[in-house]
Amino acid sequence: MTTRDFIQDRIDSLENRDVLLEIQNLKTYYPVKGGFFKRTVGNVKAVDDVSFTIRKGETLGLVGESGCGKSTTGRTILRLLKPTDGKILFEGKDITKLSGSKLQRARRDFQMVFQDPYASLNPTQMVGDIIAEPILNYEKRNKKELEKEIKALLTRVGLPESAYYKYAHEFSGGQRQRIGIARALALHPKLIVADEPVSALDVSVQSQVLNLLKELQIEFDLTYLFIAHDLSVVKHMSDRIGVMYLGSLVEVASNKDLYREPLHPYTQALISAIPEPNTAIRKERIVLQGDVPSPQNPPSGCPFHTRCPMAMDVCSKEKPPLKEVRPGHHVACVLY
Ligand SMILES: Nc1ncnc2c1ncn2[C@@H]1O[C@H](COP(=O)(O)OP(=O)(O)OP(=O)(O)O)[C@@H](O)[C@H]1O
Repeated sequence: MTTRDFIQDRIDSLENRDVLLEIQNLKTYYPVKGGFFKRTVGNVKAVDDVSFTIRKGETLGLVGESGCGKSTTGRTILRLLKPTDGKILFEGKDITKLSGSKLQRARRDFQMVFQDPYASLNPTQMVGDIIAEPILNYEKRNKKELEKEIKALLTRVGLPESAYYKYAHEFSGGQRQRIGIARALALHPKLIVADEPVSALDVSVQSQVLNLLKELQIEFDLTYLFIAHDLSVVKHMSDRIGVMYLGSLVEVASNKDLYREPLHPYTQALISAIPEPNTAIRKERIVLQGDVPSPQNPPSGCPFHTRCPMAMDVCSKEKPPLKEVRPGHHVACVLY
């Protein structure tokens, strides 16, 4: 089977699968406190009306510049943050307002892989105990059986069984991320939010960790929300990609369509900035003017209009909705 056939096969099989996660009009605002009484004087609109779905077994990449709201989206979906508004449906069930033991039960199915594996691993615990912790939060287990299971998990992520008895500081960055992945897998979750999982690693080990995540996805039928600012990393990993700008999704398309024919001027600018080794197809680089506005005081209308090379009068008046302009290709721009 050629790579192209493999990709087409994957697209066809994913299209027939159920939706695992549906996000409807999600908003997450951080209150800004000020004055002597520390009252709320404003909000950072980190996620401002975002909607998307992810099918079982699929990887949705979320890309955009630093501060556009990617991590806040991921953390809100995992209910590590409380959404300000909107809905999160997991396997059709509304988990937006779950709390206490109901939220704890639901959380079993979704896990996070963090950017900085070292900061997320307890330095005083043995690796075996770090991985056992999420399991023991949910189940009483026989110690010997659990140890066997964790050693099998360590081997599966490419670490020796002896890693069980060591501490996080004894490992390299790539190995620590493998420990973080083993911990995320320990409860056999359905959804993994991977937030910049390789951006702290040396380039030489990035692709090993990315390939491991891909293999594990097929083996354990995992669904990924894959967050990154690096477009080539997202391209390598994702079936579909969502492009975020200032708290909003401006374009969502299949991997192939997004890179072959980006529609939103912001996506076009991002893609034009990717270094292209093949000079024959080098595209003209679109340079954006000015800085990203503050999410505390976003511009009216289209959030991108202040930097858009194609902005028109109407763009400052109305925020264009994300709409499907070609099969499976959604864009929020008045040009379409
Ligand atoms: N705890 C917080 N309190 C107030 N503002 C916050 C908080 N966390 C994030 N923000 C702000 O919310 C906005 C979105 O941040 P977020 O981390 O979600 O973006 P991001 O796209 O993941 O960026 P990065 O890649 O740098 O992590 C930014 O303006 C950020 O400064």
